[in-house]
Amino acid sequence: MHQLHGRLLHVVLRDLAKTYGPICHLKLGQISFVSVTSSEVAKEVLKTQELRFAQREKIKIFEMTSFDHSGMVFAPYGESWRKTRKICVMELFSPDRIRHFRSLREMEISGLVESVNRTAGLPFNLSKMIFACSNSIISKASFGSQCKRQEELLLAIKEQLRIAGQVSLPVIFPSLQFLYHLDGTKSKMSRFQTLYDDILGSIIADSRIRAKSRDHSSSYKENLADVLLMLQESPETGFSLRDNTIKDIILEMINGGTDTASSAVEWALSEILKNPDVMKKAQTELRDALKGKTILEESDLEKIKYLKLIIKESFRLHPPVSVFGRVVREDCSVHGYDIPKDSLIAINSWSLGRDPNYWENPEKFFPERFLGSSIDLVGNHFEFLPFGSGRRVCPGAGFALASMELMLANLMYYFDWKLANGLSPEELDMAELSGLITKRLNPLLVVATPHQPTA
Ligand code: HEM
Repeated sequence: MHQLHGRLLHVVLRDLAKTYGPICHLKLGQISFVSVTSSEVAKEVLKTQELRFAQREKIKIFEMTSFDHSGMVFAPYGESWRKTRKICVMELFSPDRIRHFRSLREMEISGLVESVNRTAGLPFNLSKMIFACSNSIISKASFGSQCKRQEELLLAIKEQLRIAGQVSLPVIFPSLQFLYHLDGTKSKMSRFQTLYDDILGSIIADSRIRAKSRDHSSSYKENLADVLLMLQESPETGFSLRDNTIKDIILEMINGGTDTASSAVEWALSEILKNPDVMKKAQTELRDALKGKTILEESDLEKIKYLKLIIKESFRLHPPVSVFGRVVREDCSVHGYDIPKDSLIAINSWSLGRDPNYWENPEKFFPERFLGSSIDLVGNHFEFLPFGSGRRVCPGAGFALASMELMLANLMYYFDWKLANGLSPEELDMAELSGLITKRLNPLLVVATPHQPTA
């Protein structure tokens, strides 16, 4: 426990693995905790014995604001999880739905370009702008633009994510839950739940009014809230979608998509700024291929290859979810070690991506390493797991990647970049902030110079 104090979990677990091996059992307070740091053990957990590990740990801080204890992220593996996941995969994350949100992404990202233009060559906080743009895309896809208190909602969600990422006493001693009452966490979460209830309640009410005013034969599916309300009315849905279930699902989508997607863009830009040759190559490819275009559209990116390699390489060094957790559903044995039921299994995606056993010169940012490689982003290679793997793999990967590519392409195409305050690329710090999502500790402060597209 003392080793965790003030240190990053993924680094502590990687260091322990150097002494104790790729599977390591720790007793963290009352929790049986198993750390996994090799691709062979990860494959056994996520593929060979997948069903035994297809459950996620419940996080008390999220349970406190749940309306129905429904949803997908923390649902036990079973029928209810399967049905909710099927709805989300079909209605929010299918290739068709991802295409449907194309104009939303293009609009929000052109707003980002305008904001950068307005900085007029002065230093500014790029991290803040990326977070605002990314969060706007995910919240508008979830419930449209009718939310008047969006800022308040996102602040509460960010604070909740921050608290949920802390390894505090009641986390490792579940019998000490009363500490949440004493330190004010419980009352803070109650306030957040009231806020979520007000905001999501009025989003659902508005969406219902808009649905009533439309022709009944039309299937209007502008955003996730519209879709869920339509399914609520449909006899074919096959399970009960109460308003509270809908609130839980929407909240989970915003939780899952807030911070993850934006920190992925932030890390990729940090590496681009730190590696001027990579920036030059990315800009040359974009500017040559899209010669003279004044408005970038998503379809333009089909021919762009190098940016995709940059994205993969950035996920290798900086997976936003550095460590993801599963819970074992029955006593079993992995890699020759007995693991008791209910143990928490932590897969260290960060250390896998930097392991010299799998990667040559692992600390070097070298996008070309993925050229011609079959290694994908969705968990078929167990040394590279930015979105997890198997039945519980991140369903939002396609959605996040579409925004990420378009955002990076726009920023590289329209602007030349340097670090603020005369900092050289080598001086840019890459320190990480500990939490559920691994973000930059310090914001990216930059100066942008507009580049005129020439035909
Ligand atoms: C760069 C962006 C993202 C990263 C790196 C990321 C990463 C992850 C990881 C590592 C997991 C655990 C997978 C496993 O256990 O195998 C996960 C699960 C999940 N993610 Fe993402 N995610 C991202 C974006 C999103 C977005 C945009 C959404 C929703 C809009 C989302 C929704 C979810 C949900 C609902 C789950 C739980 C799935 C389940 O348990 O069935 N994620 N994500």
